Amino acid sequence: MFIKDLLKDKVILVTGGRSGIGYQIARSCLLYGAVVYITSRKEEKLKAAAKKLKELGPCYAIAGDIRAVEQVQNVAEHIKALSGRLDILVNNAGGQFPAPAQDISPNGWNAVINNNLNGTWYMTQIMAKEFFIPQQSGSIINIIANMFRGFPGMVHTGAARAGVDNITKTLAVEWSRFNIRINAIAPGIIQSTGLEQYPPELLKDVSDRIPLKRLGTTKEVADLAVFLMSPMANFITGETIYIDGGQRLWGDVFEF
Ligand SMILES: CCCCCCCCCCC/C=C/C(=O)SCCNC(=O)CCNC(=O)[C@H](O)C(C)(C)COP(=O)(O)OP(=O)(O)OC[C@H]1O[C@@H](n2cnc3c(N)ncnc32)[C@H](O)[C@@H]1OP(=O)(O)O
Ligand SMILES: NC(=O)C1=CN([C@@H]2O[C@H](COP(=O)(O)OP(=O)(O)OC[C@H]3O[C@@H](n4cnc5c(N)ncnc54)[C@H](OP(=O)(O)O)[C@@H]3O)[C@@H](O)[C@H]2O)C=CC1
Repeated sequence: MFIKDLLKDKVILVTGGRSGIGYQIARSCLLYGAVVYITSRKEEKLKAAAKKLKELGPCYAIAGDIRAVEQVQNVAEHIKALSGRLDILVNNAGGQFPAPAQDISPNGWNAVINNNLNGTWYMTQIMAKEFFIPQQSGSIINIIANMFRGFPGMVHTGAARAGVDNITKTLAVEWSRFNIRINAIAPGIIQSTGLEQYPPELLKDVSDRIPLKRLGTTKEVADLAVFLMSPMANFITGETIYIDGGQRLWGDVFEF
């Protein structure tokens, strides 16, 4: 799709890189010549993913929870010791659960906000301070979600992802002085491991209600991420690109 050495020797961190969209992004980065770090909480699964990815190029696993500042700092220290720099951060780790808004407990709300807003923020600020600001260069890609018309059924993640959307715009301006670009990708419904967490009845016939009549693929999201991190997107910053087959614009995907 792109030229072979598009990301040659770029050092890239993909959070949640052991599965689904994150794994595919890590895979694509390796295929285009990058050195890739993946991080997530479940160490055994993370190591197994890195072992498979290593067949394509240099890939390292560092376990950590994006919600724990000291664990994020530890990820930064490992990358510094091994590579001495970081060029690109992909904030992909995240997750939530479907629930009517009135039923979400304070703990449930906080768990989702911590995972998707606070965790993304800790990662972003720490990697910027450790690498991008001193290097005077960097690119950040935030994987959020389609919350164009709110996120009925998952108000907590809608709020968290809207927060990251706004962080993306704000930092594109504040950190332009450090030559840092920051963009977001808002996937609609993507056929990935993440979807296995949702009850099948919720997803039944969902394709019929998406204008392009299908779910997206992890490869399609990864191609967009590669484009945004590459020199082809050097003049793009503060942007959120929806990749949703038109879902944000038409119809009701889920019923209440
Ligand atoms: C009717 C319309 C519905 C619309 C829904 C559309 C569905 C399809 C849309 C697809 C688009 C998005 C897809 C994806 O994002 S795929 C990626 C999915 N992957 C995940 O979501 C990962 C799994 N999720 C999580 O890890 C968790 O959700 C969470 C982030 C919350 C985990 O955090 P933590 O480990 O800290 O959680 P705890 O177990 O300690 O629980 C903390 C409190 O949260 C409550 N909780 C957790 N899970 C659920 C649940 N499934 N239902 C209700 N409540 C939940 C839990 O009870 C705790 O609160 P309490 O102490 O008060 O009990
Ligand atoms: N698939 C879809 O339709 C859509 C997905 N998204 C978002 O895209 C991203 C990837 O989703 P997808 O690949 O489908 O789902 P997955 O559930 O396969 O991937 C989520 C990844 O994030 C990691 N992760 C979750 N929480 C944490 C944490 N606190 N610290 C570190 N790592 C964490 C998980 O690994 P581990 O368990 O080892 O920590 C896992 O590798 C998520 O943010 C998701 O919400 C958005 C819209 C639609």
